[in-house]
Amino acid sequence: MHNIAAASGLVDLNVIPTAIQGVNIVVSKPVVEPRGSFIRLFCEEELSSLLDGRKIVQINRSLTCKPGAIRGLHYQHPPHAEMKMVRCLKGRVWDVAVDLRRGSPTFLHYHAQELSVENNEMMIIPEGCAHGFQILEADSELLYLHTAAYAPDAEGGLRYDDLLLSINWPLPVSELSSRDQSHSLLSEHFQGLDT
Ligand SMILES: Cc1cn([C@H]2C[C@H](O)[C@@H](COP(=O)(O)OP(=O)(O)O[C@H]3O[C@@H](C)C(=O)[C@@H](O)[C@H]3O)O2)c(=O)[nH]c1=O
Repeated sequence: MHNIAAASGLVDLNVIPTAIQGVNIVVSKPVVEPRGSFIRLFCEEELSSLLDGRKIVQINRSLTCKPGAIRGLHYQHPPHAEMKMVRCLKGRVWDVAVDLRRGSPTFLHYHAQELSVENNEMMIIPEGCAHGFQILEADSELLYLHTAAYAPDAEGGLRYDDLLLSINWPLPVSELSSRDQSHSLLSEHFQGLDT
C-alpha cells in the first residue's frame, strides 16, 4: 500500500494496487468525532497520478433491491471509453473488474472483492476493463464517478457466466436485466479491446 495523500489533506486516501494494472482500490479513513463522522470520498489532487488528466464528468447512484442480483458486466468502447470509480453507499456488494485490453498481461483476468459501507473501499476501473457487481445485502447502493459521458450506443457487455472468465459469484443469481441476459459470450478468438 502506498500513501499518496496531499500534505494539505485532513483525511487521506490510500491506494492499493491489484494484480490488474490500473485497477486500484482506494481506501478512505473516516474521522470519527462526537457529532458522527467525516469521510473524504474523492480528491482530485490526491488521486492525480491515477487520474492522469482525466476529469470526473458524471456521478451516478444505483439502488439494487434483491440479494443475489447482478448488474453487468459493462464497458464503453472508444472514443467513449471511461475510467469508473465505484463505491458502496449502503449494504454490501461483490464488485468485479475484468481486463479486456488487447496485449495486457492480465487479459481476461478479473479482480473481485467486497465493497461495503464498513470497509470504505472504492474500486477504480480503467478504460478497457468491464465492470459488474452482485449485491450481497438487500437494498445495496453504489455510487459511480465517471470520466466520460453515458454513451449507450457505445456500450459493450459480457455475460456474468462466461466460461472464458469463470467469475466466482458468491450468491446464486436472483435477478439480471434482459439486456444483461442478452450479451454475447466471448469468442475464443477475441483478441481484446484497443484502448
Ligand atoms: C448507466 C446509465 C443508465 N441510465 C439509464 C438507462 C436506463 O433507463 C436505466 C438503467 O440503465 P442500465 O440498465 O444500463 O443500468 P445498469 O445495468 O445499472 O448499468 C450500470 O451497470 C454497472 C455494472 C456499471 O458499471 C455502470 O456503469 C452501468 O453500466 O438508467 C442513464 O440515464 N445514465 C447512465 O449513465
